[in-house]
Amino acid sequence: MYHYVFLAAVALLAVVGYGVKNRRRRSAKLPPSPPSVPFLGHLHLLGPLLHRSLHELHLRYGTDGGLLLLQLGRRRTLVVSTAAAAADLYRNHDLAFASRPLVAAAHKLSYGSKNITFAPFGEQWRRAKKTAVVHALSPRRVEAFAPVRAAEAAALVAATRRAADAAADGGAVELRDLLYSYTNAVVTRAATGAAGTTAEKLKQLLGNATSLVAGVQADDLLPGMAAKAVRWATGLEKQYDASMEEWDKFLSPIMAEHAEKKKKKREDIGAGEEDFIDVLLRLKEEDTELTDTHVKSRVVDLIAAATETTSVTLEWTMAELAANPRVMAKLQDEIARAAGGKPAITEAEVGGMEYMKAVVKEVLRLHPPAPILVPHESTAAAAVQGYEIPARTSLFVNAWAIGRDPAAWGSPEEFRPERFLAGGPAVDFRGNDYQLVPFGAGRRICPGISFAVPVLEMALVALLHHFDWELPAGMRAGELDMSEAPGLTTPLRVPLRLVPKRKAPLA
Ligand code: HEM
Repeated sequence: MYHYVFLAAVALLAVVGYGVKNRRRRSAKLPPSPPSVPFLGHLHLLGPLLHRSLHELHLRYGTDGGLLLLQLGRRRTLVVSTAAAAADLYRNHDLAFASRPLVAAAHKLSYGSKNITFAPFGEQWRRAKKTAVVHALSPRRVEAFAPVRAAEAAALVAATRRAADAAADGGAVELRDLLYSYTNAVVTRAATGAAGTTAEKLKQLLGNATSLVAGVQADDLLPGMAAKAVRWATGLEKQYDASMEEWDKFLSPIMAEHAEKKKKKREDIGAGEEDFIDVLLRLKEEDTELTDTHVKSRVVDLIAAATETTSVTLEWTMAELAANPRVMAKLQDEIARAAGGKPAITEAEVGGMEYMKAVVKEVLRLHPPAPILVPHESTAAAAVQGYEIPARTSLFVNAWAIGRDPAAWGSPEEFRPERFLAGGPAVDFRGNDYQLVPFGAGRRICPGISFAVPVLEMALVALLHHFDWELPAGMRAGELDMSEAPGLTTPLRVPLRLVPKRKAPLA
């Protein structure tokens, strides 16, 4: 009972505070905004697929300048929905918007924001990101993981064959688990050196963390102490602690093994053999401010940021290919030409496949796995597209809506990889072309692009080189369910089932 009285008092304060803030806001030229209600602001206007709700609100209220200002509980939030607005934001105001809003769940589950993804903008984030870019995810290290990718792509093909042989339903195989196991194996081998045995445990750990971070949080609605009281009363704080204990149990023996290995081998570990933990432990020796907690936090960060984004993208790619047999045939043709009858294709050959690269771009345009990126927060006032945006405003960049912006893309809803080959200036997703931002852009851009791309490409090429893919019996291409499920990443709502047919000479 006490909690309810306390909550009601806090809610009242929040409403009064909100009204005062609203009155103050009216003097500046703010972006358009739908009508709001007290306390919730615009939260009640959002459905489970946030990127779609935000797109609908943009079409209804925010087409002028591509910006919308929402009040999501306590958080004033700027939504960017067009390529032109994204260009202004990233070119002129990236620094102002380079921080992250503090969300208790994310803070707690990242060992106090000691990772890269949830760290506020500042020296600690800068150093952590530099370490990732220069050491853990450098081109040299990505190159050194090539044998891991090749071995795991071969394992994916073998697992697909086994699944097809065991399948009853006309040979239809559910791809989701196969693809997750593949990306999980590549990422954990790169991060921890552990081969293959951790997939189930990690899936469970990541699943727990995701369910705790997703959705509206108490601190979206209530100020610090009141939000904490709600988390405590609802048992959430305990769940955070339990989740962190589980992560610790998982990571501590792996860390201890690495420290032992390091002691034995000292300087003998070559760059090719170093996983992310080796790299971070080596850097820890040189940097007294780096603790074991930092190392754990960053390893979890890299694994969490890499695994589901990559496997969700692979599932969407297979779905779009199955729904577009013309594109599937054209891509298989390119792969067959590059293979020249050989059973295995090298990464160098994969790297030269232009149509395949266009397919991946087209998938990421239509299905960015993190459709509104990761929320940013501004640390200074900024004038974006002629509107005044106060400091401490959260930011959602709707990469999903930007990929469908009719001012930037012809026939935006059509799956047509050729749009990336059509002779004009090449559009890429590395942060310079603001109409295609599945990895973000600017200071907070994903540091894992060069790691993710060959992981995606190797699996895709292997699956299309070794199998022809058919829809389950009786289904036509137009009947595939392409709807999305909500979450931190946005997978297909219904897991994709396809029939893999072994290609004769290679099987
Ligand atoms: C298809 C695969 C991937 C996609 C689509 C993707 C997308 C993203 C997006 C949208 C962000 C947020 C950008 C922003 O805040 O503006 C991000 C951040 C991040 N990603 Fe990725 N990512 C992928 C793979 C990876 C991989 C493989 C790694 C590491 C091995 C990685 C590590 C990170 C990290 C550490 C951040 C935080 C960066 C920061 O806050 O400064 N990601 N990624």
